[in-house]
Amino acid sequence: MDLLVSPSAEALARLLAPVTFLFCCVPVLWMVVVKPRVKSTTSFLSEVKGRLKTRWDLFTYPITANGRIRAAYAQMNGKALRMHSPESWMTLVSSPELIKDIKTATNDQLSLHAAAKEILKPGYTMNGFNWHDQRGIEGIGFVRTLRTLLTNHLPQLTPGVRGIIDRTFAQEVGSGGTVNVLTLSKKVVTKISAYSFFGLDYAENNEFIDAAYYYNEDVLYGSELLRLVPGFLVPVVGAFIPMFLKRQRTFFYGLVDIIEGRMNNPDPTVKYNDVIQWIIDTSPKSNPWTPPRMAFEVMAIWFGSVQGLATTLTFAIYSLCENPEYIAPLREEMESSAGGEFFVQGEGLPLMDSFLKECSRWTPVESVTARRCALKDFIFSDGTRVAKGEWVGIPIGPMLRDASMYPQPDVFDGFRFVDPKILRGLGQKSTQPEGPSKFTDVSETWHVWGTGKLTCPGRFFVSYVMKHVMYHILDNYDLEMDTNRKNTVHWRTLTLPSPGVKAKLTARV
Ligand code: HEM
Repeated sequence: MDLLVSPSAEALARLLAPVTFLFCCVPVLWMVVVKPRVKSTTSFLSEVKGRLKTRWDLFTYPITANGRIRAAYAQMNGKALRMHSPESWMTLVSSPELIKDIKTATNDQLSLHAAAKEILKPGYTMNGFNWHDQRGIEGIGFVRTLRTLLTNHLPQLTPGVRGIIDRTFAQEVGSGGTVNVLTLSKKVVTKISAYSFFGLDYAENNEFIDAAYYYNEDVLYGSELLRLVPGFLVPVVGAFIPMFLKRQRTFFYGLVDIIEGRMNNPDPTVKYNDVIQWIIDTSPKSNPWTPPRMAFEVMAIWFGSVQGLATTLTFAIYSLCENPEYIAPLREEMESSAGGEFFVQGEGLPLMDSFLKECSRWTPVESVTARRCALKDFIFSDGTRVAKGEWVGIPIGPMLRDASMYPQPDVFDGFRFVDPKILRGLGQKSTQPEGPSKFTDVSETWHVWGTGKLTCPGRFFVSYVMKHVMYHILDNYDLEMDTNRKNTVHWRTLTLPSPGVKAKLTARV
């Protein structure tokens, strides 16, 4: 019996030797190497728990970010607060003093471009376009293009814009029906933007418009995909993304064609007044850009333009459906002399202006603005330190619902920004402590357009387009929501229209 057992016991002992060794060594290693680093088992466990919680928070961030920004703001009381986001730690600030620090920071301290690059990953999602981290290195001709040249040109665009709106609504809504509001807004905004960017010929060119329309979405989906895959896989997955960007290439080469055509064969009898021409005209003279570089510049502006405007317009249409008591006074204003003045000057309609501003307060697309990446260590005036590579931001979403800035913040008050003298008490539930203001104003309490020297140069175009589309709707249709569910969803720090939300438009008799 023994003889039979002995060899297998020996084999077993040989097998168990390494295991026994490990069993003996692990506690020794634990005592020598690990234990001195962790004060006690409890603190070790709480460290592990903390790390797991951070991982979980980052994993759920896309759907919890909005609520977490709100919760953070509720704790801030004017102080800075550092929170984790998937891209980086982010220090949120809301007091005028700390916001001023962001405003006065130099371009080599805090960078919007570096933060945008991290989010959009343009090297993979935008045909390899990799802009500089520091704003202004290649000039800021786009600011003059949009803020001055486009804004001044708006009144001349009016007949063309009205034609586009008429045709788009005739095709999509006709004499009435149920429509997906986001789809409708995107169509009309893309066409109006194409008209002001490239001229009327291109606004009617279906292949080009289609490519321009989907280019934005392709960038967003591509960058979202890259944010979901683990960091080490980004270059691998990123290398495949360009294969799916056919529409982006159509848009890019279409733009290069237009630019080359205008630069190589200038026609002295034709004067172009559109964004693409102003980008050509304001591009750096000392180190001239190639047509593809100019095309990238146009694509970058186009990207910032269409998506935000279409979404904001969608929310304004929802708000009009949900607050029908504003329809009559808005129509009354349109039928007054203010309506005619708006058509001539491209701005005005103070009641509509305030209504649109309230829609933006009610449903802001972004809940964090002035997002910047620190290009070097940055110290706020209260001593809060932001390490190089970390981000800062302003929690604009919850600030727009703060009673200290907006009386009765949870009441939709479409005329809260109007001068009471114009309104003569009509339907105004509250007035703003700082006095009347315009949709396009930038102020201490209104950071929707950014802050300091970096504000949205396209905001006058936004106001103009939204007013024209709302004018058309109010003039031609009665409207109500067709979908009896929540209109919006939160994704990361964005608020977006829920898929499939529809409104019923009925032609006015
Ligand atoms: C409702 C729609 C829009 C909103 C809410 C919006 C908001 C903003 C904000 C907040 C910034 C500053 C970014 C920051 O500081 O983090 C900005 C910058 C910018 N926006 Fe807009 N924007 C809108 C539409 C547009 C449109 C239609 C255009 C073009 C026609 C445009 C062009 C730009 C450009 C070029 C910048 C960069 C400015 C610079 O670097 O100086 N935006 N926008």
